[in-house]
Amino acid sequence: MALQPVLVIVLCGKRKSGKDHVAERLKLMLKDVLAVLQLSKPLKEQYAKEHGLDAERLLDSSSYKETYRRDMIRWGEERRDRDPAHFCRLATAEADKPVWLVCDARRPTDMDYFTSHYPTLTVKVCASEDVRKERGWVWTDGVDNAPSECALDDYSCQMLLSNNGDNVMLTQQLEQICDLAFSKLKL
Ligand SMILES: Nc1ncnc2c1ncn2[C@@H]1O[C@H](COP(=O)(O)OP(=O)(O)OP(=O)(O)O)[C@@H](O)[C@H]1O
Ligand SMILES: C[C@@](O)(CCOP(=O)(O)O)CC(=O)O
Repeated sequence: MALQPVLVIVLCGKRKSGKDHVAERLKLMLKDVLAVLQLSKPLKEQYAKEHGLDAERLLDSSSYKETYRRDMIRWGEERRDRDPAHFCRLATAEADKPVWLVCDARRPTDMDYFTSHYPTLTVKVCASEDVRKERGWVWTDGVDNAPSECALDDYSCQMLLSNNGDNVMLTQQLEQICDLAFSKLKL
């Protein structure tokens, strides 16, 4: 049974904007109070099971997952159409820390789930196309123009986090998030 969180930090952002990097940095700063959760984890596990694939390899950052990305997106869309909260519930079921970081929100229904159930800070991780390209992003039809990449384009997050390579600026923004988390923990 999951512990009721004092704060859920929900990250969204384009591919290679740096969501995982931000999550790793926050994990170092918030240490034992933070549970890092991925909505794509139960999605990939279930997809792998139904399709006879290796879930671990879908979860790492190798090119293996890219082979299946388009079909995983389609498969995930079908599931979410039937039950928009399905992967949100699964991803948080075992969370046992007081602060949660959901590092891959992709749709307004993901945001709605967390903002309606918990105290939430929604954060859009932003990086320019040039910077994302330097990090290996290549525009892909069926991926970069699909809802899983674009559905939150017009969604207003509470914080826009700039991650264009300026480490001092990134650290300041991460400290703001940590300050909020620590203030909630003290209440
Ligand atoms: N501020 C940063 N400083 C140094 N490296 C960074 C920074 N932000 C991102 N990176 C690097 O850029 C690459 C892409 O970042 P990351 O995997 O965090 O993006 P993402 O948004 O999670 O991508 P995807 O949605 O495709 O999984 C990684 O190799 C990561 O280490
Ligand atoms: C299938 C999907 O979960 C892949 C996410 O992969 P990743 O976060 O880029 O490792 C995207 C989606 O939810 O539509």
